[in-house]
Amino acid sequence: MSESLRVVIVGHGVIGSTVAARVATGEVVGAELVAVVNRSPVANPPAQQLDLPAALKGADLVVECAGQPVVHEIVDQVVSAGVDLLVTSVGALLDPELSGRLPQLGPGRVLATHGAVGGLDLLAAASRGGGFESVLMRTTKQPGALIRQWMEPEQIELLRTATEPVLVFSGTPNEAVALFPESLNIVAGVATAIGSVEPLRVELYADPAATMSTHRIQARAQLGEYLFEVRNFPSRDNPRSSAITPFSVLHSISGLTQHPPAVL
Ligand SMILES: NC(=O)C1=CN([C@@H]2O[C@H](COP(=O)(O)OP(=O)(O)OC[C@H]3O[C@@H](n4cnc5c(N)ncnc54)[C@H](O)[C@@H]3O)[C@@H](O)[C@H]2O)C=CC1
Ligand SMILES: O=C([O-])CC(=O)C(=O)O
Repeated sequence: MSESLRVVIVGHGVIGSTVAARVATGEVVGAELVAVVNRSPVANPPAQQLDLPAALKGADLVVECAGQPVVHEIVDQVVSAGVDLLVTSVGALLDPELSGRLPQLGPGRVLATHGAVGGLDLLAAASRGGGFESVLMRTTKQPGALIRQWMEPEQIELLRTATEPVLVFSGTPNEAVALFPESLNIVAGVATAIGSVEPLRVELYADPAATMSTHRIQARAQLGEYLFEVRNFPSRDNPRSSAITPFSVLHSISGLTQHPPAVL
């Protein structure tokens, strides 16, 4: 690896453009932006816009900010080139085909950002110390951010006209990330931290009064009980995503430099 971490951002949308701009201006000590990769041309990119094969030649780290399907598209190409892949669309890592292959992939590493939630360090520690009896993750967002094409017209109408909180989904982590690929990647972050999908159940609520996106993680472990409630403002440009997310990705990049944050 060269002295500074050479970063390529894949996906120059709401999250990727903020991450790219801030890495380009040197905000992450020890990291430099060498290229952006995007499906369509980027006006005034903060570094050269390349296709992925060209970008990989000068990269130490690829940061995916493009959606779950793109993780599947690029993961083999990136890690087989010896480049690490930091995933924002973490839900892709729960896909049965990919999750089964993850331990064999390399020599580059597949890493996940904590994204719009926190507390994963403590959950990972509790997982080492005996594991979990149960983990319930309850997310609440604005109804408009949760409408999906696969929904029945009646469900869409219910979301459009709701006057009080509505339970939109209750189920397993795998179902959650497949049905809400742009809203519940955080579930995969929690599953990765606790090392299993088994104890984890997910509930998703639409609340017309919600001005913030709430993620509540309630875990009962052998070593203790943990309750984290995160209340994020939604991104102005994409109300599905929390505005904190690009800054979480920047924090994750920072942890991979030779000048990582002091709290481990
Ligand atoms: N882990 C977490 O907490 C969170 C994760 N996310 C994930 O981040 C993803 C990105 O979110 P946004 O930036 O808000 O979406 P966005 O729609 O604004 O940006 C996506 C960008 O990816 C580009 N893109 C699509 N396919 C591509 C391809 N094959 N190659 C290169 N570029 C491609 C698009 O042109 C677009 O510029 C979401 O889809 C979601 O999966 C979002 C919020 C929180
Ligand atoms: O930003 C959030 O609140 C969570 C999110 O969209 C995701 O995990 O995909």
